[in-house]
Amino acid sequence: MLTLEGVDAGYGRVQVLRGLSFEARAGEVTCVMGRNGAGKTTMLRAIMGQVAVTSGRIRLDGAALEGLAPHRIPQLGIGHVPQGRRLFGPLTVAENLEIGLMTRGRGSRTRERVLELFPRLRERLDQAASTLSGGEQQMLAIGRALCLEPKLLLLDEPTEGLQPSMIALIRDTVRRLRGMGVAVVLVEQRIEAVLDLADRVAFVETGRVALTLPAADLSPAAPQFARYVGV
Ligand SMILES: Nc1ncnc2c1ncn2[C@@H]1O[C@H](COP(=O)(O)OP(=O)(O)OP(=O)(O)O)[C@@H](O)[C@H]1O
Repeated sequence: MLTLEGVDAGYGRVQVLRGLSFEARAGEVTCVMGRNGAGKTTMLRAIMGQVAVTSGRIRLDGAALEGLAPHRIPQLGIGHVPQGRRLFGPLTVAENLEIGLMTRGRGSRTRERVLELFPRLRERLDQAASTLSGGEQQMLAIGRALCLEPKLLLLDEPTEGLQPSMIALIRDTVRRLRGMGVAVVLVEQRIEAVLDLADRVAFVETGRVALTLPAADLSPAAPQFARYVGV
């Protein structure tokens, strides 16, 4: 599905990713963990073509992503829910979803499925995105990504700062997408969430994946959490 091999990437002269290799598989949740500044967000941004990849290969079902214009990448069926959500604040809920639908040429059936998943959005279709609560904004950011009918979904700490009911809803959504065969990449720092959701866990350290393990091999007290996450 998705593979990164020996990827170097960064911001101008600041190299962040250093020979990073990573794999995400269809129908699996791969959690990405690591200390602050390890390069987790930058890895997602490299996949999305938002940072300069200076070396290495990024492949989606064998097709090269590195070097593509950033607007081409969502069109291939890659949804990205960045930290901070990046919604179009002055636009309504309906308009934000429309942008997702147009990007990949999807129509009302897809929209309907997204609104079934998040009924709260249906009640607020005409409301400006900037006036939604934090949890509703996160639903909209995920809903917009799902309007692409993605085969790969990248989620950057999607439950940060949200209340328990919203966290449960987002986790249910992740499980449902996995069940539909979507490859989910989830940057997540909470061990309990990772053990609950992950099929595999990739630990990022100073710009590379230092270790990938099946989640079944980890327990809350596993030494890898202390070593790579510092908890
Ligand atoms: N726009 C930028 N310009 C220069 N350096 C940046 C930029 N964005 C991030 N960095 C640097 O890249 C490094 C990796 O940042 P990144 O956001 O990928 O880390 P992270 O693992 O996601 O951390 P966190 O857990 O804190 O979100 C950091 O040292 C950061 O300061």
